Amino acid sequence: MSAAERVVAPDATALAGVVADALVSAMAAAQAARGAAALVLTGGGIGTATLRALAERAESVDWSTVQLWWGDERYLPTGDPERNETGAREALIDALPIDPAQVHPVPGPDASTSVEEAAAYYARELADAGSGGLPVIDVVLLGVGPDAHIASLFPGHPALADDALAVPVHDSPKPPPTRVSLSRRSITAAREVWLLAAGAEKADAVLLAAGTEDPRVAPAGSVTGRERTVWFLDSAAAQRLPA
Ligand SMILES: O=C(O)[C@H](O)[C@@H](O)[C@H](O)[C@H](O)COP(=O)(O)O
Repeated sequence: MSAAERVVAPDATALAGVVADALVSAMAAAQAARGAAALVLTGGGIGTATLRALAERAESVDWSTVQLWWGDERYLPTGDPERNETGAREALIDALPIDPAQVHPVPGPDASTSVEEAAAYYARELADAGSGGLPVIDVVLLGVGPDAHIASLFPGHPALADDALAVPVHDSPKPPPTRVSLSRRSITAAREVWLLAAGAEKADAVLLAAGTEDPRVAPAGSVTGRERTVWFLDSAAAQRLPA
């Protein structure tokens, strides 16, 4: 449990650069402390812009000991343009000197028989790479939706009650309807949780999440990192927060 910090950048482009700079430092700090770094990626607009900004700084990172995971995935075949993996590969991973074994996509319908099986596989992979049954993650990046969702954990959705490390999600209000998501249990096991929001259309969600820890109301307000929780906002997304 950690009290949330707030970083506000003037606009989305500046925000992506600020988060990318912070990621370069956080990965170096994790590598200095424990010889490795594990980063959980997010889909979405500001999440993908951040990965592009990180690609511009790729030479500042030692990728040989970085593990890349996803906070959620749309249950679509490998290579589908709507998959978060596809966006992350185009924005960042394809340009990196990284061993494919260090990149951990969520299986799609081409690599699993059901979304339940895909989630169970991902949960096992996270546990196997973790310690004491919980994943070892240095930073989880989470884009925040206009309804204060994070990953594929939506307000009031039954998947919120599933305690597995990765959970199947049906009937997502954001298309596509079938997804796999890290659970709150996995997310809150991370050393640092970073929530990203840009644009005026996120201002209500940011205000809502700042005022409640109830995951049924605002999943984004209900997650904290063990050591650090940071809200990275642009000024439009932060506009309704008290100064
Ligand atoms: O699969 C997805 O769509 C995401 O992982 C989702 O959780 C996203 O990060 C938020 O909806 C914010 O997305 P935007 O930044 O595009 O609004």
